[in-house]
Amino acid sequence: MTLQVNDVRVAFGGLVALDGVSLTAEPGAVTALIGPNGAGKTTLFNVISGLIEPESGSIRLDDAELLRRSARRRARMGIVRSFQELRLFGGVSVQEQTVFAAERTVFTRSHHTRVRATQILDRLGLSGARRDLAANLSYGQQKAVSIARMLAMNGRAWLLDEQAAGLAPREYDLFCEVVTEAKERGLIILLIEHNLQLVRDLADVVVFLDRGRELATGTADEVFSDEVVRALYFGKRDQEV
Ligand SMILES: Nc1ncnc2c1ncn2[C@@H]1O[C@H](COP(=O)(O)OP(=O)(O)OP(=O)(O)O)[C@@H](O)[C@H]1O
Repeated sequence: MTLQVNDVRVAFGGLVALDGVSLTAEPGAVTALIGPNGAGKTTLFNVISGLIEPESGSIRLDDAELLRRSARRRARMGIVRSFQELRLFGGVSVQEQTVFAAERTVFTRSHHTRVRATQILDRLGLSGARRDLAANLSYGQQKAVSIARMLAMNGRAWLLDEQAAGLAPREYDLFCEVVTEAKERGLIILLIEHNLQLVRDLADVVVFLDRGRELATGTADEVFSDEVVRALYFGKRDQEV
């Protein structure tokens, strides 16, 4: 099972946000998308998850073409994502929204779903906050709820949009552990990250985007030492990572 993005083009009026982007994300691997602001990273997640239809190209999960299927249908096929702005239900308890996430995807309403939600919340250190409303949690806890919802949806591919940003050290370590566990279970993991240390620690493959184009793909070492990437992304700072 692979996720294949092939020659995807998206334009917003005159602005070409994705200009023929292709990439392959393998199961059991973390693929990191990096690039300057406005490179098209979130737009690519929106295309994969079904919030934007591209002008051309294809997105395949194994043999299935995802384009022209609804976002909900894609979620049921196993594409689950987080949002930079999280999009939790602020007025719903942590436990309930984890259960809802499972029910929305797998359409079961069972004791098993509740037990599974409890296990997931334990894993994410949220058991003490089970009955709290998401709106009352700390930022780091809200991010953990967003991951809990993704785990509950039991997907095959995760799209993580800057999930590690703003986490305290313990929350950050837990995030890395949960992503590594998901990778070991054979999930496809795509993540957008500006934290290049995290990219170095977690990513098996790094894809560098700039102004809608894929300019480099390889290991973190390969991409971070690429001359074009250094010139466009690290600039004169010559940042060491
Ligand atoms: N709905 C939209 N309408 C018009 N322009 C858009 C829309 N969404 C994104 N863009 C533009 O498309 C380009 C790519 O944006 P995108 O959010 O995908 O970049 P990004 O790489 O995710 O950036 P960041 O790292 O800042 O999140 C930007 O120039 C952005 O302003």
